[in-house]
Amino acid sequence: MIPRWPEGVGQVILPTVDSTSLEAARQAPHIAGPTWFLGLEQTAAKGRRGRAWSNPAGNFAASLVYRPGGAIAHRALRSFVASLALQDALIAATGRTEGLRLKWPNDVLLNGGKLAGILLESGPSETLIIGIGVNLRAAPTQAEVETGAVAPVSLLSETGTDITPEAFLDLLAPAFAAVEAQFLTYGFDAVRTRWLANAAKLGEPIHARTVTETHHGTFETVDAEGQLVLRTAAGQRMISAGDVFF
Ligand SMILES: O=C(O)CCCC[C@@H]1SC[C@@H]2NC(=O)N[C@@H]21
Repeated sequence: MIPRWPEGVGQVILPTVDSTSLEAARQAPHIAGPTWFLGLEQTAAKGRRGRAWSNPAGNFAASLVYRPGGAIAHRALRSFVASLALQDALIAATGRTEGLRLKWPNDVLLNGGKLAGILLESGPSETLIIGIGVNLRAAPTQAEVETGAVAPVSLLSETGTDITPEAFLDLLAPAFAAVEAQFLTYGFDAVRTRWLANAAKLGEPIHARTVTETHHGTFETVDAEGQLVLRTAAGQRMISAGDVFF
């Protein structure tokens, strides 16, 4: 049996906030246990790699802050935990599995477009902050995203499902707790296997961009450390941090 993780996860709903992840970091020293901060409006939402995150009204924006304990290297693996939890919550919201794919390291795609992004950060007092944005109602325009990036889509436009951020959190919070419990009980291998079964472009050619270089090759797998394994003309290359382009 999968243990519950843990009893009494907190929820704070903020009508407006600069960024739920910034608020989570401010509150981190005071939290008693895992706490979700849901922002109905964000005025300075952050994306990965220093980018801004566009947050149209009605979209989901929340950050989970908690103390995961364990090895530092295991913290980054929570992006896979969060991706699977998002997938489960989206299936629960729509009643359908079709079209959902997971893009390394931590995006959720729907019908080939970017539906959700995850921002993992270390917070104060040994906390981990997992910021999650889902285009529930509206997708940002292509002009608002990085050149070459996957086009954004919304859940409403792709599926007709209209769900409020509050209702989506009621699906996501228990979904995260369940996948986190699996991770803690069975380790990364179980999470990794399920993630790979739902991965976008596995076995296909991709471009992986790190801070300094872009590598082209075939997306072979994700290894036990969560690194992208790319088969390039120069041999196998492991990428621990970066962005993937198709
Ligand atoms: O670049 C990405 O794909 C990650 C985007 C993460 C956005 C979310 S919205 C809730 C949380 N608060 C933020 O300021 N960012 C994250």
